[in-house]
Formats: sequence, structure tokens, C-alpha cells
Amino acid sequence: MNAALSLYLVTDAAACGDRGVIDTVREAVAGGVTIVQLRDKHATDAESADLLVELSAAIDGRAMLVVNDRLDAVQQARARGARVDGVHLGQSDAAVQRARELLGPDALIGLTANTPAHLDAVRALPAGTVDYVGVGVIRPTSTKPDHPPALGIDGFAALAAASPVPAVAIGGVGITDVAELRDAGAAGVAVVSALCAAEDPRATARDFRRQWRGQRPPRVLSIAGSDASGGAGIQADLKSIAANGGYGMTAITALTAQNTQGVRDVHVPSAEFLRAQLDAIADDIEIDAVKIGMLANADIIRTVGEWLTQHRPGTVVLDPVMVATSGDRLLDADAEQALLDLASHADLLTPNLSELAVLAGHPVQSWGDALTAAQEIAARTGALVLAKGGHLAFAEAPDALVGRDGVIAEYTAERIETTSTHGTGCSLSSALATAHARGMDWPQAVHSSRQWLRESLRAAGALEVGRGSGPISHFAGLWKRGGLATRPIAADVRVDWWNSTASVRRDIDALPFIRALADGTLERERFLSYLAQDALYLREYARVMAEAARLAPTAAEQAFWAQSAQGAIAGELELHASWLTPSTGISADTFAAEPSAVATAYLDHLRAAAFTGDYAVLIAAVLPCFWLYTDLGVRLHAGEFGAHALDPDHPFASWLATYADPAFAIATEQAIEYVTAAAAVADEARRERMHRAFAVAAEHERAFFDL
Ligand SMILES: Cc1ncc(COP(=O)(O)OP(=O)(O)O)c(N)n1
Ligand SMILES: Cc1nc(C(=O)O)sc1CCOP(=O)(O)O
Ligand SMILES: [Mg+2]
Repeated sequence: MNAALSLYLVTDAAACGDRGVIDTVREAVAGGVTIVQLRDKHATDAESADLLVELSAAIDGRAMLVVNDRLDAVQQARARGARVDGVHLGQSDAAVQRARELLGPDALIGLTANTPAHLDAVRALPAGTVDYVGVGVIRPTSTKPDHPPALGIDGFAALAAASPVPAVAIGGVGITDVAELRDAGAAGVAVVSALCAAEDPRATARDFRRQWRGQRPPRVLSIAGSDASGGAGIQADLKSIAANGGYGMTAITALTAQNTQGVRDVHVPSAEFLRAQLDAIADDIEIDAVKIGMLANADIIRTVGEWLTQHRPGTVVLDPVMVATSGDRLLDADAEQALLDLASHADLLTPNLSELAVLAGHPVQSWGDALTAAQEIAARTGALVLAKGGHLAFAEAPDALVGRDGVIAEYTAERIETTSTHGTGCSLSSALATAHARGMDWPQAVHSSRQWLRESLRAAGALEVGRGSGPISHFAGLWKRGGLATRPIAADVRVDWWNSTASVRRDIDALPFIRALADGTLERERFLSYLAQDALYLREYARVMAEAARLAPTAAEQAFWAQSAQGAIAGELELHASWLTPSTGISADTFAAEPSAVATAYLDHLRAAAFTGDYAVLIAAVLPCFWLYTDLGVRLHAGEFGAHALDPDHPFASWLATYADPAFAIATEQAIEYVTAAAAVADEARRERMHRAFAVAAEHERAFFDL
């Protein structure tokens, strides 16, 4: 079973707006959409065929593509070289048997089903006629005005349980429904407006996939060679995946007889056997990420490319192993060209300097050359490129994440002096695939993976393996912390802690106060009353952050918390200047308000954390105010609660703009980093106290909005 149905985008030209369907789909697929359905009730077959040809090019094998209703358009687009996997049909559209006869056994054919009778009809068909059903609506939606009665989660669960084929949930599905629908038995979630109308379809798609994955460790498949000495290849990949919180699997492309002093012999099984390994895994296990390493020849490379077009996991990292440490080219010209073609299936490429030169087709002699080459490759393949400067003769060992528009993030750190660097590239690329599959975006994944790799390099010499270039110490961090942690703490905070607030955030989104604030119907006095409480809160919040500054272990953290304290006071003064004045009609009672029971409880929690004198626990307690506010403010301002929040005449526009301010998001990122760093060096007991302080503060955030 593969993830092909997990994130299903159904297009809607109106919802895509000025961005258009093609660019919306391109962005959403880059964020992890696994299947796209072209749905345009007004287009002719010829117009649909034109759109399918464009969409096939934009998707470029990274997701499946089907069309709604238009059977003939599939044929027309396929005849023009487009890759169209199938069709979705309604109860009143062409018969599914005809579609199967016309499109063949490998086509993907879906059917709308809203009642048990519809499912009985599917059961009565010859096996394999219908591949999945679209079951909805989950809740009322304006996107399909003539929709059937809303099923709700439970109604969907009952139909999914009764369905003879996988059931995709559709109709009014939003980000906060994903976990419940997955747990209700959905094979995937199909969305129109939540993705097509999103301000950033790539980020929204990534959030949907993060929700779909939930808490389970990502399943990460390494497609690479075997290094008998355990330092590189699939052996290194399995260790890296496990050390970074994933479940590792392997499809072996070559067997090497090697040790820390070199390669003695290589045996390459047939491409058919590799395909059999890949299918055996995909037919049984949902694959979240793939890391591709050594591919010995053009046949093997093409086999991987064909398999990827059918089993599109959410994350694909390609480590283009083309040049040996000695500088010898490992692949013949045919294989190098095949690898260039394969690169367009990847989300991230991790070439070293020599491989950058081969992929770019020109010499790379400096870090500047490397950045230029990386951008050229990113523009040509559509993948991001992590340029690795480790081979440069610098005191620093730079890395840079580069996209088609240039450098996205650059990372420098002092070089770690060790000869135990065997398998560094393999290990980094599989760590990146795992971190991204855990839900980090690429800059976060690179930051987290580099931290882990540097810790593994620093401890590598202690392994004393072999007389040549030894391996890195993949589990050094776990051994150092007494084996208590089960993955890099960065994943704990940025993913698990954040996911643990999902129900609180869902509740806040649904609160009448938030809804009324968003659509501007909130009574002014209620809003002013909230602001009066917020002002009282900010004054005390500033004191708590001043205490964090006093306890901070580094000057940078001391400065950050002091600035944040100052910002809170400035915020309070701003509230008084802009809102809490007689000119805004605030009543004397409201203005002179004492802290409410809710505000008092929240502040008592923060003061108790400050009283512990434990810096790590204190900053964990103050983090939800940054993080939940930024998340809510950005989504309010982005119109997630209705486009009217963007209306400049919105009665609370200036307040909404405050919390969508990029400067606040940057401060939030920094606060997350400091909490992550503190958690990374905390023992299990302290990390538990940190997470508890964080979680309780998140609950208080919800209460604060529940007016
Ligand atoms: C996955 C999925 N499920 C249901 C639909 C509904 O299709 P639509 O054509 O809008 O309505 P019917 O003709 O099927 O009733 C879909 N497009 N995709
Ligand atoms: C295309 C479609 N089919 C439905 C069904 O129930 O069959 S509901 C629907 C529209 C779903 O749009 P949104 O994600 O914006 O709610
Ligand atoms: Mg239809």
C-alpha cells in the first residue's frame, strides 16, 4: 500500500484565483501533495486535455494526476505525451467499467460514494474495477453547492469501514480534521479550498502531511549500496535514520566488499531484483521518505526513477554518489545522464563539490563557484540543493541550502578535525530525509541534521574502527545522554511538542471570541475588555521574561529575553495608546480592570516557573505565548478564518496586523531555538518538566481567548 492517496488536491480555478491552477498545483505538490485531480465542470474535453498536458509537466512525476469525469480528455492528453494516471467519476458520470476497459488495468479509477448503497454497487463490480471511493461531505462546503448531507467524522468512519476499497474523505476538510479522519479510517484527505485558496499552498500542503503522519516515526527507505564494514551505504543509513527518530528500511542496489581502507570488489544484482525489493516494501508499507545513495549503472537508475513515479513518498533525498573520495568517477556517461534525469524526482540533492561540478557541467573551485553551480542545478531540476563545503581547505566547513532563486540558508561552523569521516555524506542525507519526514521544513531539517552529524563526528574517533578512514559515531548523542533520548531533541520540540498542542489550537480556532474577532462582529466592549486583560498580562509577562534574561546562560540569550521583555512592555503601552483610551469608548470599569481569574491563573503559572530558578523550564513556559500567537495571527491575517480578516476596513485590522508581523515570527523562531537547545542538554526528568510547563501554558492560552 503506498501513500498515493494521502494528500489529494482537487483543483478549483476560482479558489486558485490569480495564482492559477498550474502554479497552485506546482507549489502544493512541492509541499507534499500526493495526487492531483483536475476538476473543471465548465471545461470541454479539449480544454481539459490542454490543462492535463500542462499539469503533467508541472507535476513532473512527483504526484499522481487524474481528471474529474472527462474520460476522453485522458486519452487525448496521453496521446500528447502527458502522464495521466486515471479518472474520478461520479455516480451520474460514465460507468466505471467503461473507464476500466478504456484506460486499462494500471489506471487509477475513483468513484464518488456517499451511501451504503453506493458501496454495495462497488462490491458488486469485478474486483479491481474501482481503486478508491471519494466519500463526503464531511461538513457543508460552498465549493460544491449541490453536495449530499454532511456525514461528519463518525458518518464517514461508518462508510469507510463498510467500503470494499480505500476511502478518501472529501467536503469541507481542513487542517484540523486530518488526524481524526486518518484515525477514522481514511486512506487520504481530498481538499479543494484549503489548498487552492491557501496563501502558501506549499507550506499548507506540508502542514497537512505533517498532520497526516501524526506522532508515529516516519518510515524511511534507503535505496543504496551495502558497505560490509558498516560505515557507509545502507548500514550507515539505517543507523542515521534510527538516530534521528525514523524507522529505516533498505533496498540494496549493490554489494561492496570494502573496509575503512578501500573497496575490494563490487557485485551488482539485476535491476529486476532491485525492483522486486522496492515493490515488496511499497506493497505493504506506507513510505514517508526515500533516501537514494549509490546507484551502480543506468539500468539501476532508471528502475528507481520508474518506481518513484508510481510510489511518490512525501520526501525524496538524492545523494548523487558519482565521484569517489579519490576523485575517480564512479559512473559511466550513460549512468551520469540517467542520474541527472533522476534528480528531477528529488526534493533535495546533497552533492559534494566534485559532484556539484559534474551535475553543473563546469569546474567548481571555490565556495562561490559551488553556490552558483547549486543554483543552476536547482533551477534545472526543481530540487533544492545542499551544497557541502567540507572538501574546501577552510578552517570553516560551510554548507548552504540553495534553491532556484539563490541561497536560502547558509551554515558555517569550525571544522571538526578527525580522520573518521567515512560515510559522512550517506549519513547526512538519510538524516535529512528523516528530519523532513518528521515534519521539519528544509532549513530546520538541515540545521537539526548538521547538529546531529557534528556530534557524531566529534565522537567518531572513540569508535576505533579499522586502520583507515573510520566511520562516524551515529548514536553518540544517545550514548552521551545515557541512551535516554530516542531522537534529536529538535524533533521533540518542533514536532512532538507542537503536535501535542493540536487539540488546544483546534479549540482556540473554534472559540466564538476568535470567530467574531476574525469576521469583525465582536462587540467592541468585549474586545476592549480582552485588551485590558492583555495589557495587565503583558506587564507581568515582561517581568517573567526579565527573569529569563537574568537566568540566561549566554549573552545572546540574555539579550534576547531582555529585548522580549522590553517588547512586551512596549506592546502594553501601545495597547493603552491605541485602544485603552476614552476616545475608543472604553468604559471606566473595563479600563481599570483587575486581572481576571484566567489571567491570574496564567500569570501564577509563569511566576511559579520563574520561581523554580530553572531557566529551561521558564523559557518552555513562556514559549506558547510566542508560538500559538504567531501561528494564530498569521492564519487570521492570511484569511484562514475568512477573507474578510484581510479587509483594511476590518474593525480590528491593526490588532490583527500586530500578530502577523514578520518580526514577531522571527522572535518566535528564536525562542523555539533556545528552548530546543535547552532541551537538547536536559536530562529526561528536566525535559519532562519543560514539556509540562509548555503544555500547561498552552492550556492557559486557550482559556485566555475563551471570553
Ligand atoms: C476524491 C473525490 N471525491 C468526490 C468527488 C466529487 O466529484 P464531483 O464530480 O464533484 O461530483 P460527482 O459527479 O462525483 O457527484 C471528487 N471530485 N473527488
Ligand atoms: C469536489 C467535491 N466533491 C464532494 C463530494 O462530497 O463528493 S465535496 C467537494 C468539494 C470539496 O471542496 P472543499 O474542500 O473546498 O470543501
Ligand atoms: Mg462528477
